[in-house]
Amino acid sequence: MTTADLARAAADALSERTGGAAHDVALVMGSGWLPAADALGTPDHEIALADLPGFSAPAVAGHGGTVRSVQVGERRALVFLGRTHFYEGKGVAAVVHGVRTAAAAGVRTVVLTNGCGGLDPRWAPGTPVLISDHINLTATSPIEGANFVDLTDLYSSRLRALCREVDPSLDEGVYVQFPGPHYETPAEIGMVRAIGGTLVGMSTTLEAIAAREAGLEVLGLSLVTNLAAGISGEPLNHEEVLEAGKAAASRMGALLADVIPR
Ligand SMILES: Nc1nc2[nH]c(I)nc2c(=O)[nH]1
Repeated sequence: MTTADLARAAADALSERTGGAAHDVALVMGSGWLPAADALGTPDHEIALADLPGFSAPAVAGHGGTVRSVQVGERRALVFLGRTHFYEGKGVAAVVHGVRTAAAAGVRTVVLTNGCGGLDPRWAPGTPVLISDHINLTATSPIEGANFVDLTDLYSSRLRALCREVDPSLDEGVYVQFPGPHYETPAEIGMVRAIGGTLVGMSTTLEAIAAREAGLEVLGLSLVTNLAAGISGEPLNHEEVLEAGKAAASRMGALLADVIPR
């Protein structure tokens, strides 16, 4: 079964479970973003991803692992709680299966959120940053074959302007995806700075490329949950990182609830 066939099968299964509802937008809620999903409203349907073709159970039990169908203003949203990370070793196709399923289900826009490290000391833990562009350091691509997809304006300037209408204080950053699961060394963060990156994470870029290949408009939103390695001089602690994300994510839920219906 090709990746497209699997996405079609998953979209058909979703349609069956949501009464054939037409969805306009998909959101992928990353680490620490689960509380933001609740701000989007009560779902009409919530389906375990493991029940859908091509998806697996969440890497960490209890951390997401479902997809919601929820009405947000005039739009109907597919909200993926959690994602498959590249570092799980399930392959790139598994990492981007959610985005491809959403595209097969007919959505035109995808919002990719993540928790990440920040290189700008002004961005305290809990600061949301719009992704203006990315640097993919995974040395791979979800695209197979001689399909030379253009990635200019990959992170829609139109959607970023819309977000800034809602919250003019939003900064922008260049997101760098490392394979992970280890964090960066201070020397690697020095390299990121030298190549123009300001956010570091372990997700998002491969999903964004697959979204563009599928013709979707992409909005990327990072939640800085820690200062990148070597900036604060403190070691990175994943639990603190998730705590900071949770505290800020409900504010981000309000932003998403304002932007999605537009
Ligand atoms: N690569 C990378 N990923 C992250 N995810 C989170 I939350 N914080 C970080 C970080 O500092 N570096």
